Amino acid sequence: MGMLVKGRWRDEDQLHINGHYQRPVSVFDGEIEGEHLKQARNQPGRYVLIGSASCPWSHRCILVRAVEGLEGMIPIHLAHGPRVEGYALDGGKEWPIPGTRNTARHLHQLYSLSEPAYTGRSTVPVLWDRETCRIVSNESSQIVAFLAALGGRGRLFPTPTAAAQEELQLRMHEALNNGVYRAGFAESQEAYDEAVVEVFTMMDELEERLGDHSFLMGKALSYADLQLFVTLVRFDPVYYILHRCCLKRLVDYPRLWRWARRIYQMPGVSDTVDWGAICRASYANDTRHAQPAIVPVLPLADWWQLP
Ligand SMILES: N[C@@H](CCC(=O)N[C@@H](CS)C(=O)NCC(=O)O)C(=O)O
Repeated sequence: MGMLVKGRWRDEDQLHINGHYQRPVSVFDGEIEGEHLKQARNQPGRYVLIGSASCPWSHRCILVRAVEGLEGMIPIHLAHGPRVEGYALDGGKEWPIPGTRNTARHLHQLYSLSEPAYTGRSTVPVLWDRETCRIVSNESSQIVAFLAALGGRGRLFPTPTAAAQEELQLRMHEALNNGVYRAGFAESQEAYDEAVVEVFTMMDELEERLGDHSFLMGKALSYADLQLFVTLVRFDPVYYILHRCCLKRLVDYPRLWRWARRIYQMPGVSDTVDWGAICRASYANDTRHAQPAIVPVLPLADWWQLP
């Protein structure tokens, strides 16, 4: 994949320690200051969400934007195209950088524009400020918190269950959302074994949990549901096959499968799921899996079947 070292692109990767995959840490990862919320309300269109339709961390932000109805306030750009120097912004073409007269081909150029001596990976999602021409954040959890606060309804993070929700989100993130990558990108049997056990232990726990809950935190949708959804929607087409998370499929878990369809059928949600982009990115664009760029057929699953 490659990364920036002191603002210059290098093709080498530094993603494994003893065979264990390490997800890149975000550098622009601080809490997004309240001042930005004020500006976002006063100047709709000032902050641009740059994501990728294939990336689950971007998908978290895209879903919160949709559920909170922020389309008029936060424009979105979906980076796409073959990854020559990491993510291409617009299929390899020059893309006009919001707020400047300049253009860029690669996502990493936005990073070095923000921080000329930037060292690190250039990841999506990114929240871009067109006034200061800088990345405000490249950490999905911070962008999600910002978007949810902008929505202002507190619906996705209800106060009474905030601590329990955060605890569940953290565990799901480690074991499942990131667990499927630790399994899929493992470079040793031991690293794979460890990750895949965590993935299915968490799937089993969530299946149980949905026995007496309609949603993960009870009767209403919360952000914990959206965080889980982005992984489960990719589970059978990508993680089951490509990442070797093949003990069971999503459709083998009756409650999780029913719950996933319920979320998919909520207004605005299915529009955020781009099956083609998800499969192309995983099977054809991501060169980490040594295999020919052949995109398999989607598994038979009727996501519109009533839950
Ligand atoms: N901490 C980041 C992680 C995001 C992330 O890992 N994004 C992946 C795409 S799914 C990426 O951009 N990878 C590019 C790379 O590793 O160079 C977040 O949650 O926002």
